[in-house]
Order: sequence, then C-alpha cells, then structure tokens
Amino acid sequence: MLMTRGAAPLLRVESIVKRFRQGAATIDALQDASLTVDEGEFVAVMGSSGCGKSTLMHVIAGLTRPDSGRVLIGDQDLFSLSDRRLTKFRHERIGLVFQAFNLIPTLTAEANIALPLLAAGRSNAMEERLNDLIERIGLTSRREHLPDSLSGGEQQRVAIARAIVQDPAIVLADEPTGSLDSNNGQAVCQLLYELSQERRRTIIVVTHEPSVAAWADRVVVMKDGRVQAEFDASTRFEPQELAARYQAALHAPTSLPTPAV
Ligand SMILES: Nc1ncnc2c1ncn2[C@@H]1O[C@H](COP(=O)(O)OP(=O)(O)OP(=O)(O)O)[C@@H](O)[C@H]1O
Repeated sequence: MLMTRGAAPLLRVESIVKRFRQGAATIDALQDASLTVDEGEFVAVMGSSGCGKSTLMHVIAGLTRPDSGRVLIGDQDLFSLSDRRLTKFRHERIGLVFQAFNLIPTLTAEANIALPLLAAGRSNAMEERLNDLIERIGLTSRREHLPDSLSGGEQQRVAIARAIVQDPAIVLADEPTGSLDSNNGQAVCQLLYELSQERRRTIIVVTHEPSVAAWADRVVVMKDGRVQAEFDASTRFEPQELAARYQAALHAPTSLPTPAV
C-alpha cells in the first residue's frame, strides 16, 4: 500500500519501465516502478540483489533514460530535458554518492569537495560553505590530505561533502556504507540523517543493511523491478526489528497492480 504523507512531494517516479538487452535476451530491470518522496524525507530502498535498486537510482539521477514513465523533481520532468540541460539540472539539484568513492587521487580532500564549485566559481559564500562542510564532516585537520592517506570512512565523508557542496535538493546514495566498517558506516548515516533533519534535504539510500535503513523515515521494498511494499520507520526501529519488517514486506503479496506485458 503506497502511503500518502502531509508534505509536498519533491520526487515523483511514475511507472518507470527499463529494459536492457543482453545478446538475444531482454532483462526487465524496472517494470512499472513508482515512488513518491517528500521534501526532507529520508527513504531507504531495500530489496534482493538484481531487483532493480541501482537502475532506479540511475533513472532518478537522470543518468539512465527509461523506456517509459516519468521522473519529476519539483515540477521538472527530467526526461523532457535535452541531454545538456539534464546534465546541468543534475549538477544543480541532485547529489550522488556511490559505494566507490570516485575521488580524484591527485587532488586533496578539500579540492575534491570543491570540484563541483569550479564551474560556478568559488565565491565568499561558497568558501564559507566549504569550510563549514569540512568541519561538519570532521576533516578540518585532514583537508590538505590526498584521498590515499584517508581511511575509507573519511573518503566516503569527502564524497558526501562533494555531493552536497552545492546544496542539492535531493541526495541519492547507492550502498554508501557498503565498503565501510560499522562505525564509519554509522557516521555516514548520521551525516545524511542530519542533512534531512536540519536542512530538509531529501535523501534516498539504497542499502542491504538494516542498521543503515534504521536511520530512514520510510523503507521502500523493491522486488522484480517494482516497489513491492513500503513501511513507516520514523519510530526508529532497532536494526533487528527493521530486518524482520523488511522480510515481512518482501514476502507479503503486493497490493500494486501487475504491469501490462
Ligand atoms: N547496463 C546493464 N546492461 C544489462 N543488464 C543490466 C544493466 N544494468 C543492470 N542490469 C540488470 O538489470 C537488473 C537490475 O539490476 P540492478 O543493478 O538495478 O539491481 P540491484 O537491485 O541494484 O542489484 P544489487 O543489489 O546486486 O546491486 C539485473 O538483472 C542486472 O543484471
């Protein structure tokens, strides 16, 4: 059952279909996937391997064009934009964080974070924001270090800071804690959580880990390329309780319509 919430939706994913061709075979990665996320909401997307979570994130980010369906961020229909305008929109409004930190090895932590600001020019306000961010992620004493000399957790915090330095409306994080130990993973979750709480940014995190999903307001469960179920998690479940609810949602019969073949 899809939930309706009070706040205005920031993101609307409407009936997305995405097929990939592999030789003679066709893979239905997304089959009528729909999702609505409010401004300031923190959503965790869970589901078995291959159910379409990453493909959905790529579509929401405007990196993969769907075969059909729409993605609206605010009033903007992403795929009605030309490639050039879509890239510009993504840079301005969407922050992306992946499991691989994708930092530039020859640039310091600070320079990596500041990269998205280069196109816009580094104004005084931006300098201030940069300093504030570096302090918030606890890397003030490490700002001049190259990525190689930072721990995995520190590198991921740099990657998150880079994703949010332009203050995007929505942050998409695909397994952001996948390569981190649990302390560093929890620190990354805390950072994303504060962003949703204090700055009303919309956060969508793909994760297999109940201890990560436990930070979310709502858990969305995907199966076979669709949103199978979702449940409210704003009461802050313990990871074990969340895992049990996830399993129950995954195996419950879906109330969503079967897509046309
Ligand atoms: N570029 C591609 N070309 C062909 N098939 C693809 C491509 N990208 C994804 N797929 C297939 O689409 C399906 C969904 O993949 P996706 O990566 O979205 O799943 P996932 O839920 O993120 O999986 P995991 O949890 O293992 O990362 C899978 O069967 C995958 O093999």
